[in-house]
Amino acid sequence: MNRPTGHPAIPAPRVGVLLINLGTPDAPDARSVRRYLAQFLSDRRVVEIPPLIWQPILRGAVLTTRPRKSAHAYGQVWMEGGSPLAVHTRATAEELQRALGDTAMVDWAMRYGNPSIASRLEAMKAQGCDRILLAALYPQYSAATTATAHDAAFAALARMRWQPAIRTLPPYHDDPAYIAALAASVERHLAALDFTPDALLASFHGMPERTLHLGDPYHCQAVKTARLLGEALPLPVHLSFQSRFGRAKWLEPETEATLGKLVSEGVRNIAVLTPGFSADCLETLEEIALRARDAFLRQGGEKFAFLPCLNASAEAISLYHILIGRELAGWVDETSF
Ligand SMILES: C=CC1=C(C)c2cc3[nH]c(cc4nc(cc5[nH]c(cc1n2)c(C)c5CCC(=O)O)C(CCC(=O)O)=C4C)c(C)c3C=C
Ligand SMILES: [Fe+2]
Ligand SMILES: [Fe+2]
Repeated sequence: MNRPTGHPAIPAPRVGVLLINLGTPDAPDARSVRRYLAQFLSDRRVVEIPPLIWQPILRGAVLTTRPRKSAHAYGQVWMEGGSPLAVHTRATAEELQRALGDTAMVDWAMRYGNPSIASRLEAMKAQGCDRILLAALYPQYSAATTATAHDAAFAALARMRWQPAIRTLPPYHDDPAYIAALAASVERHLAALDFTPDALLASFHGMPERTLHLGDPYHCQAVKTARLLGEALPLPVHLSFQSRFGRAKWLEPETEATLGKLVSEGVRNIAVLTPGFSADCLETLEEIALRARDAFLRQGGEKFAFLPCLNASAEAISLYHILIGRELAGWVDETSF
């Protein structure tokens, strides 16, 4: 770039990328899970019931029973480095940092629990970042995930006198690079297992059906991801929604019911992937890889393969490199991408 002569060189901006995921307990015990669930389920973007009605239910029925049950489930999937969601999100940040080199500083944070979005934004600012891309790693946008992550970041910025400039990563549910990454990951895992299933099931986290009617694009974006994945692969791709919570009607078809229906239609060998999750977590490793597998086999299925999330794979890192590079245009020297 040519600068007018006689002017001092403009100091290079320090660009930061903050990868954000949902959050997870600090330990697989009831106390830690209770603390995490209390924060998560008090978010009015997540449970859209007036607090005067919801808080007594949460403090009563939910937080007295669920933490013990969920802690047991977390115990079944906990890793040496901690909760799978945190382990994979941290590894993704480290790999992406390696890929980006000096172009940008990469950090990671959780919407609920630790490390908090506020603490990492403060740390990035202290390290000189004056431009930060918030990259909430949800391919499909929802108010309960993407929007609330942004809310938390903006609440932290509201306490800063000198704010960094901010950008947010748009949803990437139909981005050709995301579909290609999913398809390549599916093919790689099936080849490693030497398995050709009769069908694939793409299981997405559910949401109350009401959110669809209120205009949340999550459902439509999930449907589009599954359709595009089906077009990219030589196998039929079915769609379902998992992790039902509470009494309201949730999006359908439900995952375990769908597995039963597929068996009744003659599907004996299935591979299940969870493309709405960027990182493996309780909902993929316990609910799908353990419980949905049992349900499929119990209902007459013969072979069930769980396909891991993109996590910190090579497919994931080249995907994020593309998506993030696009958002950093004008902030960094574009030839570095
Ligand atoms: C990927 C997108 C997600 C959407 C959409 C989502 C909506 C949503 N979730 C709940 C309630 C719970 N979710 C829980 C765990 C959980 N949820 C997501 C992602 C989405 N949630 C992830 C990545 C995780 C895993 C966290 C981990 O630690 O591994 C849980 C807690 C676990 C449990 O006790 O079962 C609850 C509760 C609602 C109500 C909701 C939509 C409004
Ligand atoms: Fe959830
Ligand atoms: Fe669950």
